Amino acid sequence: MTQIRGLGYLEVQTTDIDRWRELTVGALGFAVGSGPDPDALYLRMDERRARLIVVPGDHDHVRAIGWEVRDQFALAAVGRAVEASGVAVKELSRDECDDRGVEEAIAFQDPSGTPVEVFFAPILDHSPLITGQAQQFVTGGQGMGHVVLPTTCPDETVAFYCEVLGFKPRGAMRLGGPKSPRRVRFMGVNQRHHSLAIAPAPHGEPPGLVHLMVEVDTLDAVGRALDNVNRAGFSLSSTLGRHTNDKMVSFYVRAPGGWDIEYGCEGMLVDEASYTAEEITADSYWGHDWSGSEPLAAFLPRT
Ligand SMILES: Cc1ccc(O)c(O)c1CC[C@@H]1C(=O)CC[C@]2(C)C(=O)CC[C@@H]12
Ligand SMILES: [Fe+2]
Repeated sequence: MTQIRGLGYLEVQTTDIDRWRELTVGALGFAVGSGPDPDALYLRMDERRARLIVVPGDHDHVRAIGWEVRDQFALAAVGRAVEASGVAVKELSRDECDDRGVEEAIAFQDPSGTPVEVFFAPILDHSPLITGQAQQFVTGGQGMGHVVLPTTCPDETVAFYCEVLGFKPRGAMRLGGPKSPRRVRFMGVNQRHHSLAIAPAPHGEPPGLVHLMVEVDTLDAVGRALDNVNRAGFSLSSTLGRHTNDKMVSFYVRAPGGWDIEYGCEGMLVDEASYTAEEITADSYWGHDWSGSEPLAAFLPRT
């Protein structure tokens, strides 16, 4: 039933595209890609034309979270399943597909109101990929990385991703102590431990995102990126640490707009044949000190 193969792309809107460029290209070593909008920032991580698309606008929010399927037949099947669940589905226009660098895509909202897209056939860019730390991003069969989404209706949202879109639960962590019923729930669609997590939050929008995680191939690249973000004056939301569920060593940096980019390495590969869902009782074996974090926009009182 799992038609979705991985996180394909993320498109965000920002009021401060120059600072986004300093963070992503200058500090984290994304490569500059290409696309039709001369004002947008297209960021490459691999042979795709763009994985992260940053568009200038009058407020900061997530415009699209793009999930990839194998082909046009899988896309049609996902569209039918979403419609059968009672959610309206729209086909993206030629221009919208061109902006994202894909052959075809559909768009709909998840129960939390997050703008979701499903696509097939990313357009490739075969020119050499020159990244800032000479690092390689870990993508391929594991997709672009993972996103954590804030929600005021976690049960409904988790059910939608698992029962309609075919995500697999990959464990949980309680928020607010061992007796609390509130949980962050992790879900996967490939060997990456989680491609998606759903976090209960006071409200969902804007900006509509808790964090985006991208993975690189060496600890040295993570360390150099950490030096760069500190040198460039970005706010560290969490120090370096190793997670207990996906074993990733990562830090979190605050992007302009009120969400974080998690930048890590050494994520584990899940063997779906033997995996069973776990409940972790600490987010990390060591590190990940969140005490210096600026509050997440999704967790602030609505003004
Ligand atoms: C616990 C965990 C495991 C693997 C991850 O990739 C990962 O991001 C997390 C942390 C999830 C979560 C978060 O992103 C926002 C701030 C949260 C809610 C905390 O305060 C602890 C767990 C954190
Ligand atoms: Fe994460």
